[in-house]
Amino acid sequence: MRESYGVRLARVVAERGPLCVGIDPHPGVLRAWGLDADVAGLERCARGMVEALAGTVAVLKPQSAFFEAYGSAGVAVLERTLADVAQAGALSLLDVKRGDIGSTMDAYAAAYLTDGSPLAADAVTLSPYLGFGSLDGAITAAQAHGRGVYVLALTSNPEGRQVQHATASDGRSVGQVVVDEAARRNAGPGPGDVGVVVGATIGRTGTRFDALNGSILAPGLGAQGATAGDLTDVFGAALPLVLPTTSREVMGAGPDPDRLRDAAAAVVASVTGVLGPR
Ligand SMILES: O=c1ccn([C@@H]2O[C@H](COP(=O)(O)O)[C@@H](O)[C@H]2O)c(=O)[nH]1
Repeated sequence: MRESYGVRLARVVAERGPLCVGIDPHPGVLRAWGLDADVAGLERCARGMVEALAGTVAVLKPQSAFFEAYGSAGVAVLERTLADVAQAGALSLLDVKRGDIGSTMDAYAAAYLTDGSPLAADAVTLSPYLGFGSLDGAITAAQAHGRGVYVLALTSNPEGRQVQHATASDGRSVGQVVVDEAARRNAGPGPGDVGVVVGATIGRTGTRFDALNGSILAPGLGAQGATAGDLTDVFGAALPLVLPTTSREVMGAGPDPDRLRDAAAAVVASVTGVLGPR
């Protein structure tokens, strides 16, 4: 039986450093790589990212939208990209931000979190805005298969504040409620499998992560303006839980594999200086 996601993540981060690199094959990135913005270009770019980085970077995060944009042929490229990541020793985190009523979530869980499914990843991003409890079936499925989930708590985009920084009926922020619900599912020994997404861009919010016992995926470095130095303000004592993620900052160095690896290594060096060794 596969070890838990929390344990597998801790190991690969200890070996390779705390970084997730996003695979976001924007049409502009494809053109910058000298590729056409079509399915063939998508495949060269996405699988080129895996070939260059999956031997050295802890986690690779394909953004589903950029594959879905090409219809079933694009989804087939996503399937092959996920298979490449699995073969190469990195963990895959599929950024697909799903959230629905429980019975439909079960179908999403079958697609993304179940052994044998062509779209299965080591972890996926989920949205809690149909109620955190609507995700419980997916969390159970993930844990049964040694996989994990990242639940959107305080996202990196400025529009997120309207909902996520609002005050819930008990006085906590909505984002804090999400973090606390994740913490409840992670209670117990060992690192939990329920992570949260908290943008590196959001500044000091007073959110408490002390009970979380799970991974914090932190997007926003690079193209969205956050720097490694911002991580201290946002996460304070929770820095050891943080897994920074960046896409365009690294992809902009492609397509040369050495330059991609150098770009990823530079981000690892800058965030390790703040987060400390794992
Ligand atoms: O709060 C969030 C959640 C997810 N994302 C995703 O991460 C990447 C960011 O790409 P960059 O090029 O590093 O800006 C993208 O896929 C987003 O959908 C996020 O940015 N913020």
